[in-house]
Amino acid sequence: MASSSVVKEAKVLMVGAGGIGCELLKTLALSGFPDIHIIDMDTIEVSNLNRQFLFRQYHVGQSKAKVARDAVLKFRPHINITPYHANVKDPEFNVDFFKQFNVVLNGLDNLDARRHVNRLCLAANVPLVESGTTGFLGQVTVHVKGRTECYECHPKPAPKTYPVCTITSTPSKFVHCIVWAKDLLFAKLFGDKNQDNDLNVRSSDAAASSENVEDVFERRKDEDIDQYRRKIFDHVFGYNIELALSNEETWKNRNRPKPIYSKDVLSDELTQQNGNLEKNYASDDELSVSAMVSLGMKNPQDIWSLRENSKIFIEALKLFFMKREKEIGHLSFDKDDQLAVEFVTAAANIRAASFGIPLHSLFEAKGIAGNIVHAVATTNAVIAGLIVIEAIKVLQNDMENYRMTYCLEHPSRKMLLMPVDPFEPNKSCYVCSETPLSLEINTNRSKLKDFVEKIVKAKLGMTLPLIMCASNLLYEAGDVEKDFIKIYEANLEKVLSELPTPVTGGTMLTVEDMLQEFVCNINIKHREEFDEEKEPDGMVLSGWTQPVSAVDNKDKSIGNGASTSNALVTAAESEKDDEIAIVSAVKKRKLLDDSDSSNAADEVKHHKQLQVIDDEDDLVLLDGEVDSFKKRRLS
Ligand SMILES: Nc1ncnc2c1ncn2[C@@H]1O[C@H](COP(=O)(O)OP(=O)(O)OP(=O)(O)O)[C@@H](O)[C@H]1O
Ligand SMILES: [Zn+2]
Repeated sequence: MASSSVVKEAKVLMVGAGGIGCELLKTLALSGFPDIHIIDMDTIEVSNLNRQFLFRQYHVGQSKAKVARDAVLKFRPHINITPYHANVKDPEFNVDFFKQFNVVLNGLDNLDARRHVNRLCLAANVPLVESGTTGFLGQVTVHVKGRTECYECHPKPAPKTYPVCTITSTPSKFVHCIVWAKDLLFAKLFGDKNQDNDLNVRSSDAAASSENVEDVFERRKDEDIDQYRRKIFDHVFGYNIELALSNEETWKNRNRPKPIYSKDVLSDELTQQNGNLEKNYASDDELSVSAMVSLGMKNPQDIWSLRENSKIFIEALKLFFMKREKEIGHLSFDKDDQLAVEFVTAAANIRAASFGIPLHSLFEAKGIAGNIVHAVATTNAVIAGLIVIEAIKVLQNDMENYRMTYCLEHPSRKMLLMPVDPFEPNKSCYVCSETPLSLEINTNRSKLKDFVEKIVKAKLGMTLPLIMCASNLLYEAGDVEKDFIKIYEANLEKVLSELPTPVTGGTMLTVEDMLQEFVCNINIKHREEFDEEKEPDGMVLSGWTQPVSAVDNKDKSIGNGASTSNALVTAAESEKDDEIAIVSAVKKRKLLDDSDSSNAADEVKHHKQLQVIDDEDDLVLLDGEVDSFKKRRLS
């Protein structure tokens, strides 16, 4: 069928009306699509206006889906646009809802929602065109049930993590200093005091080893703030570095860091009363308290000297105690918290100076700490165009010509847009095939509650799960009748083996999400012991391909990605990380194809190894072997 006729008859669903979504809605409308439904749960923020061009300042606070509709109707008044200001995970968007569309187009920013839409599209048998961008990078992929891989056929790489020792003892890049300042120092000073925090710091003098040693980070009741902040400064930038230097082995092949004491960088007088607190008293808004303001420093793009960083550090510390004392003890780093960003920038820079690493501006530091890759409007526009091209092919059933397209930052073989043939479904994908998963668990000890939280919800991404053992219902989430709740609650507290039907090794559990119409079987294997460090969940799921991280890391709480300890990295941001990795996976896939491994399990193994090889910060993109990329045509 000609493209114009399929377009004229199409009814499409767009999920997400953000950066990609605005471009997509405009392109769909201008391409003649007559019936478009849009779901977006957000309202417009000022920070969206630079690229989400359907929105204006006076729309701030209003529904994205509704405003986007109104804006497009102004230049295409005769088309139907139906907005839903709602979460795509809401039960109203069930399989029947999805079935009314010819194609679904995603412009989302998080893994969770993408997985959900993937499952609904599979259940409703509606093709999905999936997309994502990160700065100059982007990709569009096509997912058609039974024909191409689904969104979950291959593991999504986890955000980057760093080995703990690099962060605590031997930083070599600025990002290591940021992670230290944010996840260790900031957390230690202002976050939960009881958390495990390996600050390369014995909290007090090495000599003092009794249990009641005083915690240097704790401010004593009568302790003068000037004394306290000087003590912290000297402890983390001076004493701890001296301590690290005393381990000669570490520095054999590395540059030795330089201890920095407050007296070296700040005069006494400065330490005692730098800054003009008055300037900060004018405002009651906690998030506007700023060390830069009190020190009269204005430009966030300036790279401050060591002395300036030291002044900011000392001033920010004081401001936290003078202006935001109530929050101390339960703060977590937030990239929109000015004072927190100032503190982290200064601390990271002082540490960088100590280790001979180039210093960075607050603007740059904020980007790194908040894991921000600045969005590029043009990338979104290019990606939106590609989505529409693929959508039209899908509507025409032109399978031979489906392409996944990667938008690259640097040309490869003079190409910035890299088309790749779609892959076949992964035969052992637990989402689009019926392959069971297997779970090693101590059936005498493990609780059903942990199983639901750690496996069913966290790993399998089910929102409203229901768990059956043969014909016995063991668990059901959501609106359950009162009497049932009691039974389930009782079950939750019982060990697996005490459930109505004993769950032991060899039992097959069926986990089902009614909303997603997604069923998966889990084969239970009893195991006595688990390695607490490597298997902290106390259960191991296999068959499910877990996100692969570039660097093997014992301590998951350290990282610039969506680390567990770290609420600040939103799903959206961590997801962006994963898109970068998807682009670099083009190369990996090529290698996979070269090896011509037909066995899916092998392929996953292979995939993992390759992920590990590529552990540089910089992306390795396609590098000129395009021709050798064997095409795997769809049959
Ligand atoms: N579960 C969901 N249901 C509905 N809409 C969603 C869901 N998850 C994400 N979205 C929407 O997807 C869009 C993604 O757009 P985009 O990546 O441009 O993010 P943004 O929030 O607009 O901007 P930024 O995150 O860069 O500040 C957002 O408008 C967001 O509301
Ligand atoms: Zn799949």
